[in-house]
Amino acid sequence: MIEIKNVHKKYGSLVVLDDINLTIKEGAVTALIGPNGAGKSTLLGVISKLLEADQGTVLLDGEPISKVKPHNFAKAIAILKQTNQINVNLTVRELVSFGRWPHSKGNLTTFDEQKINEAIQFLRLKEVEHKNINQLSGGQKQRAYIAMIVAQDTKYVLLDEPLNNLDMRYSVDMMLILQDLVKKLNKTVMIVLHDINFAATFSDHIIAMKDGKIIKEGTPDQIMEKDVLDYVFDHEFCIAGVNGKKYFIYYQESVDDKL
Ligand SMILES: Nc1ncnc2c1ncn2[C@@H]1O[C@H](COP(=O)(O)OP(=O)(O)OP(=O)(O)O)[C@@H](O)[C@H]1O
Repeated sequence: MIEIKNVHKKYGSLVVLDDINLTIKEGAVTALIGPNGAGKSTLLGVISKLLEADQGTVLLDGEPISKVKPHNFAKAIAILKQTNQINVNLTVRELVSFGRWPHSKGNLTTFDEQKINEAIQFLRLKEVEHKNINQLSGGQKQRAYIAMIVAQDTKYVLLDEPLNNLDMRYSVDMMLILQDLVKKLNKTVMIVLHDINFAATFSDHIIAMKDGKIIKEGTPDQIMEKDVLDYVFDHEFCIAGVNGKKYFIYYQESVDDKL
């Protein structure tokens, strides 16, 4: 279990995380939503030990993460940030093999190879496994990086904006794969999403952040409320229901409406 207790973080005088208290829902896809600068990436950074909180603790199965040994931590929590995705001259299979590093330390066993194969299959990359990742489409490349994380075989998978640069079809595909990670491989997924309708459609739980605070968390139905979204995004939302689910629709008042 991951518990976040009284976490604060500042950059200079800017408060970026303001008394965050949270228990990550196990066996679920949790979406973190909120405007630019709300603190979403910083929160993922603190949970994954890429960043240190100024105050407060993150507990992994009851133990402060600062005390968890790096090799144990890397077997429990994996994070994929946009900035991880530098252009490297590797085949898909070589990239995915890196995910086994915390387990294999570079000496891949038969079991590691099996996990690499499973990750490649799971992300549907078999036909491109020997291709250089720079020759892949954006969507395939994104899947290759996620396959690396899947090969790491951690219980917790944290993803910072994995739908960036993906078209609608690849985005839906990616979200279905993340749902499968939960359903078929028993993972817990936490994902920063900018598209609220994707969060509403594909996540089990949504956390809405603004100005370093958690404004509200709950089911998509509880978060897709006009008053919640209007406040979080400082924008007038229009919420519509389709097949029993709530979605938001972009709309802009015309000048005539205002007169
Ligand atoms: N290394 C840093 N130094 C100073 N300020 C930073 C640093 N990293 C982030 N910030 C600031 O902290 C705030 C929160 O940033 P963060 O990236 O966590 O927000 P976010 O919700 O993920 O935003 P976005 O949706 O734009 O990715 C922003 O105001 C950002 O400018």
